[in-house]
Amino acid sequence: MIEFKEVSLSFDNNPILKEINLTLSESRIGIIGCNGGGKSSMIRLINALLLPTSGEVWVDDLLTKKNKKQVRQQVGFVFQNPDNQIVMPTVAEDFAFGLKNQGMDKSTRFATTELILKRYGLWEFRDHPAYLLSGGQKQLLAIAGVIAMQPKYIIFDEPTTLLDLRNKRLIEKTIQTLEQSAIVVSHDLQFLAHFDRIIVLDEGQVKYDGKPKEALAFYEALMT
Ligand SMILES: Nc1ncnc2c1ncn2[C@@H]1O[C@H](COP(=O)(O)OP(=O)(O)OP(=O)(O)O)[C@@H](O)[C@H]1O
Repeated sequence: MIEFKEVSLSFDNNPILKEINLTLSESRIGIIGCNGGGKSSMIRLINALLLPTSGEVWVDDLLTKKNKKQVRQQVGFVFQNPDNQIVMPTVAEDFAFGLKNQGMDKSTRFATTELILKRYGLWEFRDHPAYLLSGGQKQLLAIAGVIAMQPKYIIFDEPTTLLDLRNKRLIEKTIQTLEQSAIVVSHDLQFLAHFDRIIVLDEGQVKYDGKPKEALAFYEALMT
């Protein structure tokens, strides 16, 4: 369970999030809202990429400001821009980087790399420089790498914006069938329509929090 307790966040005294109180326990939670409304900032608080200016963020019994490392083991993060996530020269090395850090032995690592890169259509590119992949392929690589590390929660920041329709469907299906709880920032109303809960964030505040049908109608009205 993830909890926001009276969480506020400011950059240079500029309030971005204002006294957010949330308990997140559903399996699929979508976050939607206007550009600049604070969505990316909010999800970055969950894996301690950002810390609150005031208030507390908890991941189970871990307080983010005191347990950054453990929190990041529990919470995987897929960035909007996959270039932020490429750390190794080749596709296979980049994929296996997190597994190596987790201490997985070489033969299991090789087997896992083959299995998952094949699943995502990336196996034929295993020895290619990761930075030369297309935007969509980089996004697939980033998502595959985080999923392979099996964190308890996975946060996705607009995961399908760079993808063509086939890959978009692949990623949407992957997110829908994850064992882990997923929190997804997206502007794709159709995708979020199947989620358990939608939070509408605007001007740093939760403006609606509920089932997709009502939340998405609220969001559409907010945008007109
Ligand atoms: N590191 C930072 N320093 C200063 N201001 C920041 C920083 N990060 C975000 N902001 C500001 O915080 C506000 C909220 O940004 P955020 O990225 O959280 O919004 P968002 O809802 O995810 O937007 P979008 O839908 O456009 O991605 C914006 O005005 C942004 O300029």
